[in-house]
Amino acid sequence: SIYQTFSYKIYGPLWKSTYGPLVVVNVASAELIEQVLRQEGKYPVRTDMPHWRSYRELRNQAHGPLTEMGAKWQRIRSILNPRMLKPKHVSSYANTINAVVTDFIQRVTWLRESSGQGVLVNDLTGELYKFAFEGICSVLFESRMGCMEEEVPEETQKFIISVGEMFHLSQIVVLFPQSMWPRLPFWKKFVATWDHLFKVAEDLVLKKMEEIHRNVQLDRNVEGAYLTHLLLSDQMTVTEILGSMTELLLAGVDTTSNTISWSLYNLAKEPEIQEQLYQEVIGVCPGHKVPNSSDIAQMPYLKAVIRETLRLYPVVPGNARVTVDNEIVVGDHLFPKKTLFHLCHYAVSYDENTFPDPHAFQPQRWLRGLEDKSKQHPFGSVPFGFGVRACLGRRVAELEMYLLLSRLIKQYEVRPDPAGTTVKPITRTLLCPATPINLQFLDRRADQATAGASL
Ligand code: HEM
Repeated sequence: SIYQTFSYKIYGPLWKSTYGPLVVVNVASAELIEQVLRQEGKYPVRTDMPHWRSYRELRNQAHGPLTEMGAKWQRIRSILNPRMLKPKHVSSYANTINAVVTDFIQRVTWLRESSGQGVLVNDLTGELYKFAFEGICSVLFESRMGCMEEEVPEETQKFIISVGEMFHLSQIVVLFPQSMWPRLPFWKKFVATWDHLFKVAEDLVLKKMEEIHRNVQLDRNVEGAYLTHLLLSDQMTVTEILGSMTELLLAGVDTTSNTISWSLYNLAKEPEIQEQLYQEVIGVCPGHKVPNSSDIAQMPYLKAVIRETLRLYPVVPGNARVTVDNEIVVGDHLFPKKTLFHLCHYAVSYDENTFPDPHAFQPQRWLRGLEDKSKQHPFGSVPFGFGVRACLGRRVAELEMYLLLSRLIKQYEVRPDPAGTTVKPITRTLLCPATPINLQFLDRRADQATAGASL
């Protein structure tokens, strides 16, 4: 990401570079990014992901929405989209997610007591990772994984480690030509991490199938989780469902958890913004009321906080598009088919012409009715991507982030690490905190109780 900004300053908004065997055209202005994206065809492709696809071919597994291409990709999306993106379906997940949020808040209480001298939560990103995994599993499988327990189950812990290793090895594998992969010392490890990811998803799918089978035999109602719907609707084979579930799990954990970490990190540094958010939340949900989707709809500031977090820390800092079989014009240049474009979203998000005072955390940029907003280029910050290939989990991710953040801020005042550590972002495929984020969580109710007692 720093490389994006640096190169942009030297070469201007369009330059070529190489990454291993790949030639990449970097695009680093909102106007040019818009130009590339507006010319995308019916079946847009990010990259052909040969390393991820190779694994699936090796093991006879199905491709999911991340790795599939062409008409087959569109078919998968048309089956997966409705229950992931339609507001009516998404809002029905609020109760399920709220149950996980309740457990996370309890876990924060336990972490403060057990290892944080009563206030500190160490490695918040690691904790939020468990929350995001539990959250997405509860939506997809209507199963609880035990990540909010004091001891996280071994299989789950191994899944978490495998995702990290797979992303790490992916970056290395693609530096070599495909013909060399089977002979690379870390190829075996790469395959093993994927085996584990597929196995975790497979166990969950098989468990659900047995449950449905039992319920059908007992003549019980079997409506329910996302997976139940897919299994019952008969539009995909079990292997296809498994391919998609694995990719949804993979896409749905690091992204959400990193974004929540950054939003809390910034709120801790900006007490006034935090106070404004707190006032909005207690205004809409006073007392013990737990927010649902329609309450969230009345919290524009909460949404703006997440939106601004995604501008400053776009978890997907650079996205890609390959022109499949068409030439395209970008700026003054005509590019042949099969050109690989790298869209430098991170660099563009800090463009001061689009976002004045770009390094400042200013949620108000995203509030409606502000004059400033009309100046913002719609492609200045596109954290969930664009068009028919855009993020499949966007609405679910947003719901998870809104529910967790609003309820955490309602209960706790968040303050920076007393050790005063500054945390920088680093790109590990995704944009992650380079060092652990530790924050203080001050219980607002305890404060009120003490204030009451001292009167
Ligand atoms: C803060 C959270 C998230 C962010 C910022 C994010 C961002 C993105 C971005 C930028 C893309 C590429 C879009 C494009 O190429 O135009 C993407 C794709 C995708 N995301 Fe997300 N994502 C998030 C959460 C999730 C969650 C929770 C899930 C799963 C439930 C998910 C599933 C996917 C899938 C399956 C794709 C591939 C779609 C396709 O190629 O058709 N994402 N996401």
